[in-house]
Amino acid sequence: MRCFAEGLYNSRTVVITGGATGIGFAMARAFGSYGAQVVIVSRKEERLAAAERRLRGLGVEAETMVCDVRDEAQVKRVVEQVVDRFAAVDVLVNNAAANFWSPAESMSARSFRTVVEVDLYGTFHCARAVVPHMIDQGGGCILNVTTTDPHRGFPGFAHAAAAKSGVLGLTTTWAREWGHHGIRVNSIGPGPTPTEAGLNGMTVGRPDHPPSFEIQMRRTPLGRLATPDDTASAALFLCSDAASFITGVNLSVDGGISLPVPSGDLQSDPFIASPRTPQGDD
Ligand SMILES: CCCCCCCCC/C=C/C(=O)SCCNC(=O)CCNC(=O)[C@H](O)C(C)(C)COP(=O)(O)OP(=O)(O)OC[C@H]1O[C@@H](n2cnc3c(N)ncnc32)[C@H](O)[C@@H]1OP(=O)(O)O
Ligand SMILES: NC(=O)C1=CN([C@@H]2O[C@H](COP(=O)(O)OP(=O)(O)OC[C@H]3O[C@@H](n4cnc5c(N)ncnc54)[C@H](OP(=O)(O)O)[C@@H]3O)[C@@H](O)[C@H]2O)C=CC1
Repeated sequence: MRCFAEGLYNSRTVVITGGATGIGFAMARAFGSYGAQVVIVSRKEERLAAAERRLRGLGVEAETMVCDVRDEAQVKRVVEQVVDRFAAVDVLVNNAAANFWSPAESMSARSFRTVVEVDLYGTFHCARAVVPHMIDQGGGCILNVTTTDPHRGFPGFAHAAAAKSGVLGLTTTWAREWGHHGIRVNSIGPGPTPTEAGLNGMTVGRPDHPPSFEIQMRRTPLGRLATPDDTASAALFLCSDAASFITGVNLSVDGGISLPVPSGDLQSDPFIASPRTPQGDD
């Protein structure tokens, strides 16, 4: 589906963390297909190389850089390289994340820290490194990837819920702090999306009522799951000039799954009931 003007992102440099797989890859392909110079960064060189090949095969101008977003010094180096090479960073998409199911009462501090460091600190490091350049160039756009309605509570995902809620706090605060520099900061909240990582996050290790994407689909008013392209299309809009007066929002791309549910349905919702007891004890 080509909903936007051809060349919408011509001459724009778009940096996407975690852009070699899943939703990040769909965003890289989408921005690139509308003319952006795309730079994808993540830890695993082999994933980056495969993604670069695929993107170039589609005619996208893609570059890759190895970087662990938890490491502030690495992030700074990568941003300097991007600015040296392309003169500007017009759009930063903070998409890299870690997640796995883990009941709160047995979650180790290290597990909690791992997810918070990737999702929350990673977002902080990348924005912190990019923003001085955006200020110098007179503006830019930051898009943080959160999740649909992170304040709602996600049993089994306390680390990700804390991290993504923190990212929402960064989004609104940065929107206020950097607006007068012409920098817009928004976030986007995908609904359950059957990427490989999404499937693992939903299912691996859960002994009780395996929460399937099918359940999520049934609970979604629009009757299907999110696709990576759904989120990519919303990202194209939010980072474009069509959204030039939009800052500080979290746009859910979830087919309505985060809408309040009637109280009678609460016990059968695996994201509301406890993951250990299907009937829920809360
Ligand atoms: C609001 C949002 C709601 C979300 C609710 C919906 C969820 C489903 C939708 C999915 C949303 C997504 O975010 S999908 C995006 C997810 N993508 C990814 O996770 C891909 C990247 N993943 C990774 O890099 C790895 O899996 C990850 C572990 C996270 C990072 O690896 P590291 O090498 O840095 O860390 P490790 O040293 O291996 O592990 C650190 C600690 O974490 C524990 N740990 C690691 N994997 C574990 C696992 N599968 N199950 C239990 N525990 C695990 C280890 O035991 C360690 O604790 P100790 O034993 O105490 O030392
Ligand atoms: N799928 C879903 O159902 C949902 C997803 N989301 C969010 O959407 C985004 C994309 O998720 P999805 O595409 O499903 O998952 P993926 O696992 O495919 O994407 C995560 C990416 O992050 C990269 N990454 C992980 N850790 C680091 C790190 N320390 N430094 C740099 N890069 C890192 C990974 O690459 P590498 O291993 O090479 O580092 C990977 O490419 C995430 O922010 C996720 O939280 C939100 C709600 C639902």
